[in-house]
Parts: sequence; C-alpha cells; structure tokens
Amino acid sequence: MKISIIGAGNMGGAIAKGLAQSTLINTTDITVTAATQKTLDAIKSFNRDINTSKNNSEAVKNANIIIIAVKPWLIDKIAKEIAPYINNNQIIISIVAGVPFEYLDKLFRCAQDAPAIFRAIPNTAISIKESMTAIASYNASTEQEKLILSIFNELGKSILIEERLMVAATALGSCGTAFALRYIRAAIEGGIEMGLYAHQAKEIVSQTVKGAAELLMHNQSHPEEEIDKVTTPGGITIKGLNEMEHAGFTSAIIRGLKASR
Ligand SMILES: NC(=O)C1=CN([C@@H]2O[C@H](COP(=O)(O)OP(=O)(O)OC[C@H]3O[C@@H](n4cnc5c(N)ncnc54)[C@H](OP(=O)(O)O)[C@@H]3O)[C@@H](O)[C@H]2O)C=CC1
Ligand SMILES: O=C(O)[C@@H]1CCC=N1
Repeated sequence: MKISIIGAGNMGGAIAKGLAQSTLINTTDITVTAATQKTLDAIKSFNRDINTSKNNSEAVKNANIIIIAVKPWLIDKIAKEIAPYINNNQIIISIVAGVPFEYLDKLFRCAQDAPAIFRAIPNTAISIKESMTAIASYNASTEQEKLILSIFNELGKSILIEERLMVAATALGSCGTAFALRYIRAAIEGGIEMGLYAHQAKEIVSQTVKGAAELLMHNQSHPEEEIDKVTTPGGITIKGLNEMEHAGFTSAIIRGLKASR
C-alpha cells in the first residue's frame, strides 16, 4: 500500500514519521512532498527510506492513499495540480482543518463520481504514535473505513464521527495538544516560583498530567471521581482548585474551545 503525503510540514511530516514507525506500511512506500528542499531534507534525516519529492502530480500517480496536508489557503492550488492524476480507486485523506466534504467533492470529483474521501484531524503526537485522530468519511465503503481507522489506530487512537462533529473534535483533540501544553507550562512556572528548578518542575508536571489521563483511561472513570480521591476535606487540593475556579479556570477552557471552533 503506497501513501503519498502532500505537504510534509508540522502535521504531514509528523504523519510520515509516525507511519515510518508503523507495521502496516513499508517505509519505502511512503512519499512526501513539500515546497522547499529544507523540509524534505529534514524528513530524509529522520528516515532516509521515506521518498521525498517536490513534484505533487508524480507523487500522487501511483499512490493508493493520498494525504493532503497543506495550509487551508493552498488546497485549491494543490487540488488543481493533482486532481487530473487522481482516479476513483484511490483514497483521499484531507487533514486540512475546516474544509468540508461538499468542497472537497468539487475539488476531487473524477468524471461523474467522487473518490472515497476522508477528513482526518490528528494531533502532533502522531509523530510518536500517540495521536487522537477524529475521522469522518464520504463516499467510502465499510472496508475503506476499516482500513483508514486501522492506519490511524496504529498511530495512536482514532474515532469515526459524523462530519458535523469534526469542528468540536478538532478543538478538543487537535488544538487540545496546545491547550494541554499551556496548562503544563503554567504549572511549571508556578513550580519555579515555589522554588523548583525548571527541569524538575517539567518532569513533575509532565508525569502528573500523563498519570491523570492514564487514570481516566485505565479506570474508565469520570474526572470528578478521580478528583474526589485527591481532595482531602479541608485540605490543600480543594483550596487550590477553588482558587483556580474563582479565577475562571473551567470557564476559560470552555470559552477557549468555543473560540477555536
Ligand atoms: N499543526 C497541527 O497540529 C494540525 C494541522 N492540521 C492541518 O494541517 C494542515 C497543515 O498544517 P501544518 O502542518 O501545521 O502546516 P505547515 O506549514 O507546517 O505544513 C504545510 C506544508 O505544506 C508544504 N507546502 C506548501 N506549498 C506546497 C506545495 N505547493 N506543494 C507541496 N507542499 C507544499 C510546506 O512546505 P515547506 O515546509 O517546504 O514550506 C509545508 O511543509 C493545515 O491545513 C491544518 O489545518 C490539522 C490538524 C492539526
Ligand atoms: O490551528 C489550526 O488551525 C490547526 C488545526 C488544528 C490544529 N492546528
């Protein structure tokens, strides 16, 4: 199975790196393209078996799966370039945030029919096979859906959802990486103010956040259930939590997520 990624930047490059570590795809069957040689060299230095090219139309010709990973304002230009070389046996995956199937159909329709198109929104942890990827499908068979889910499951976890939910899933799962990291940064800064060295604070906060997330997944529990186990009545955790809430913690997160939408 050959996969071509058009646009090997933060996300396209991360997907290529993740795929190169997966068992489903041979690294020599991965091709990435970019506008500049510098980006392609960076991919080669990660794994020299990944094919690199600046020729998008050549890259898509023999691919079974084509992943479009350019900035949203470049999708029209890229589609114009590659659409003549795409056929209905190929699968297109657009990771371009905010571009609906209705629009992708117009861009990639071959003759009377559109190929199978997926929208996938991973996050940057895909480079280390720890992504959460939301996927919506259009014109695809159940077999094709299974195939695409199996690829992204190898690169973390994936979920098939209706297209109308992609916006919310993007805010939570993709922008969410930045939101979680901003909490981590804030906690590190607090730790330093209380006397810890930066590297010590980072280690403590990173493992604590990872452990908190693992608790939810391992115990299949609700966050408040786990919080109850930490908050000693009259103790220090509830004092900290309430102070954060007075400053608008929950509200700030909900407002931020809705603004991302
Ligand atoms: N970053 C993220 O966390 C996420 C991003 N997305 C979506 O992914 C898409 C890409 O975002 P991101 O990776 O952050 O952006 P980047 O700018 O990092 O990557 C875009 C890539 O496209 C390449 N490119 C530009 N023009 C061409 C061209 N004509 N032919 C081939 N490649 C080209 C660039 O090449 P060069 O490097 O040489 O300039 C660059 O490598 C966006 O649409 C975004 O909505 C979706 C989910 C998460
Ligand atoms: O910020 C953005 O627009 C992209 C889409 C999701 C994550 N990054």
